[in-house]
Amino acid sequence: MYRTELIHEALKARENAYCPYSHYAVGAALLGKSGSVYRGCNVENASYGAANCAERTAVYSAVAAGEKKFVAIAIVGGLEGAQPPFSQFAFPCGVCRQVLWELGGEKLLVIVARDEDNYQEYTLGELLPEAFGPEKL
Ligand SMILES: O=c1ccn([C@H]2C[C@H](O)[C@@H](CO)O2)c(=O)[nH]1
Ligand SMILES: [Zn+2]
Repeated sequence: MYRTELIHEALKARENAYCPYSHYAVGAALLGKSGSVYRGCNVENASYGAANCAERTAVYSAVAAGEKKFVAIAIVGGLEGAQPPFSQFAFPCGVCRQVLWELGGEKLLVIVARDEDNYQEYTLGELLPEAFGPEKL
């Protein structure tokens, strides 16, 4: 079941989160059409607004590697030091939903997980209705 494997990758990615300001660690694993998986974690900054979310880190890593079509993303989040199962499902923020839309579109599968066995799934179309995307330009 690729969902479980993708959540596992997101949990590994979360271990690298750099979050000394919020102490909230997020991990993401993005499955590309090629079959490759790209990990991302949140990367904060002393200039707080320069922080990057885990989901966007994964997207930018994928694009940098040449991947231009996304199939699914798994996301996990919890306080730094906490272990799964986390207390909440980590839904992507609005900016990340928009960025995922660009190369994922409405069919992108978004898996939010508390651990490998406890997850919910949505399409990006459900999480970002009436999105503004490349086809509008
Ligand atoms: O979907 C989300 C929401 C928040 N964060 C990060 C940004 C920041 O580093 C910390 C607290 O907002 O969590 C993510 O990585 N993904
Ligand atoms: Zn975000």
